[in-house]
Amino acid sequence: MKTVGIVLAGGKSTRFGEQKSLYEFDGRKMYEHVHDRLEASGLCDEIIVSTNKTLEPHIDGRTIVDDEEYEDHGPLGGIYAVRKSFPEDRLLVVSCDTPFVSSEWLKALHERAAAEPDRIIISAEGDKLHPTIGIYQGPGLERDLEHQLQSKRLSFKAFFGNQDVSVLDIRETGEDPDIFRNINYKTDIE
Ligand SMILES: Nc1nc2c(ncn2[C@@H]2O[C@H](COP(=O)(O)OP(=O)(O)OP(=O)(O)O)[C@@H](O)[C@H]2O)c(=O)[nH]1
Repeated sequence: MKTVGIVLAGGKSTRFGEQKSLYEFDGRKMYEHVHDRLEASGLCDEIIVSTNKTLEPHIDGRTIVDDEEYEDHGPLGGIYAVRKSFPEDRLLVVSCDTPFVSSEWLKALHERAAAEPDRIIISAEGDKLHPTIGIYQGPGLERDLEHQLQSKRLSFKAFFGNQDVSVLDIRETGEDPDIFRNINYKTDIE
């Protein structure tokens, strides 16, 4: 089974005020930072940037999947778009707005996913879930995502209601929770 890295880089960036996936800091665009992290982990056979028609022309030199079938359906729509091309594989998902995630953490998720191949594995810090740093896998995933998107209940919470999900809590490891830092507003960059 292959592991396919996914950089989630679509959406509206309403809170950020401009397309955050294209926002540059420390010399790299946000989606590039996450792409680099996935590459550095050494876990991915392929890495795909999941984005939309508007952003696609601004993403350089990467394999891109466009979420046109369920555009603006949020991160679940972005994962579904890639699942259609990789129906059998393990999808290692990281959103472009969590650019500090570490290789060690990605490896820990991957290890858990290998031990529990029919379950979705997501990150957490105590009660706070980070579903856009996780592994999506299992035989029913494509079908279940499509049902969820059709139902228009687009939150991860609603989706997880019908799924077998395992949570990897950073508090039970030696990792620093700062690796989950999430950029939603311009002030988060500071
Ligand atoms: N491919 C794809 N990615 C998405 C979509 N919506 C959100 N994302 C990505 O999923 C991650 C989490 O997105 P959010 O911060 O919840 O949503 P957002 O639209 O980016 O921002 P807000 O409008 O401020 O909520 C980010 O990395 C987004 O780039 C979508 O419809 N398609």
